[in-house]
Amino acid sequence: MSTERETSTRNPRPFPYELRTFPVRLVQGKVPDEVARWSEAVALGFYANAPTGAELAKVAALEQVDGRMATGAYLIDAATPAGAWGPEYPVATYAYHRKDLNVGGGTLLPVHQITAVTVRPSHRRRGILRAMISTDLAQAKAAGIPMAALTASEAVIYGRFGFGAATHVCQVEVSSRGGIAFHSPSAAAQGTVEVADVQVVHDLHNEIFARVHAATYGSIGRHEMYRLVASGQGDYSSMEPSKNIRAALHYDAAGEVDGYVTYKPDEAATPPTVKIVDLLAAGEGAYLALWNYLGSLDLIGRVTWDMAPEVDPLEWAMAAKRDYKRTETEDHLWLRILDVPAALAARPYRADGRISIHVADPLGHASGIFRIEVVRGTATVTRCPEDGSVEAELAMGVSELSSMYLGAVTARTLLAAGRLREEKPGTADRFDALLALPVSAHSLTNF
Ligand SMILES: CC(=O)SCCNC(=O)CCNC(=O)[C@H](O)C(C)(C)COP(=O)(O)OP(=O)(O)OC[C@H]1O[C@@H](n2cnc3c(N)ncnc32)[C@H](O)[C@@H]1OP(=O)(O)O
Repeated sequence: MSTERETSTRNPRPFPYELRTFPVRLVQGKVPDEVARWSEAVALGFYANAPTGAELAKVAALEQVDGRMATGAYLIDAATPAGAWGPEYPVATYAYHRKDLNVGGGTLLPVHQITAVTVRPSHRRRGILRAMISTDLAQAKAAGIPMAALTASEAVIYGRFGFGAATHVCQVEVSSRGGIAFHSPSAAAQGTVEVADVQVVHDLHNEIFARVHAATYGSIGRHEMYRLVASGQGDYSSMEPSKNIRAALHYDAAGEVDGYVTYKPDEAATPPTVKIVDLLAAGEGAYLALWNYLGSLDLIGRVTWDMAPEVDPLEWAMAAKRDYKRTETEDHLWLRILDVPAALAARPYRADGRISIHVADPLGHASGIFRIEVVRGTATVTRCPEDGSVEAELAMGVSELSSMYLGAVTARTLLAAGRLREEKPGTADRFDALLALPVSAHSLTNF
């Protein structure tokens, strides 16, 4: 059980690596060699094309705006065989930038976003990831950041470092031949939708995302590259604009753009299908109106999206509910509380109450007994002495607390799963009553 988890014993084999951290940026208009080699190592790890020359300079300039910091693990005192990448190439990569997370009640919590984690196949399982993430989380904690986040390539890697799955996204297929019939046609026809150049989406992206982010529980900040990805102007492996992405904008009653969808044909699919690249709806009515537009695409029988929320108003707006098919639900945002009092005090509560919890953290940052007292929806969270004077009523790991933070799972479910322990009967339900919010968290950001 995770509350009994211990820091694993480090492999006694020598660790012939040095971790070096540097900003991703241009120096006198050029990409520094260490950034170029680091990017090539990232591309190796993700089986992607490595951007070079002007493309790499564009990526670095965008990441400079994000304040992205890169870490590489470099071989020290070890020769590399002739012909192989030399020690100036990192054998492992890691990066972070800092944005914020919408934790409800209009609060945006600073968050440390981890990405670009790769370890060269020939250096795997020697503790490099453990060294990089332990060092980095300790530095983020020391810098006063209360929460770390990532999106995981595999679900088995990050729990041991205190991360827990905190939001999910769904892949959906919506049958659209003949249009989507809505229970309330007027609800799906608010404002107007019109076709636009994708460049307009590129230019408006940050403004519209800021509105969506501020209004969406569970939303995490987007990095600068996103406006290019959303508008088909480039991504990490190519800055070549895509020719087959189309855009439609939603205008509110005052004629202001308050949402957009970008989409492209999925050429291999039958029936003829378009795939949503990005959909942001900031204004009331924009979401259904954009789906109404997608449903009206002639010659198209299906629309797919791989970032749909778990609770999707579209499913309930459609007259033929079964024309909305959820084909996959996957964990998306993984959170890792670094500072329990700061994180728990930041989010809103709908019920008042008091509870004491014990949190176990394999890396120590969130360990302890904490008393949570909620009065009129605001929590005061106090670290308690661990001298036996305060008895915790519920014991859990930081991974479990991080999964409950935005409501991805309840304490009752984790109790049934053997992942938390009631020291006092009925406390799991009391904790759930305290944490419950009427909305489901959803993040529209891949990073
Ligand atoms: C946030 C992101 O960027 S997600 C993308 C992650 N990157 C990838 O998936 C790219 C391909 N994979 C890799 O590069 C590597 O295999 C990594 C990064 C996943 C792991 O790196 P390594 O240096 O081999 O991990 P390390 O040796 O530090 O292992 C740390 C622990 O995680 C475990 N672990 C690491 N990878 C895996 C895995 N894929 N499955 C199960 N356990 C794993 C190890 O067993 C070890 O456990 P322990 O310390 O509790 O005994």
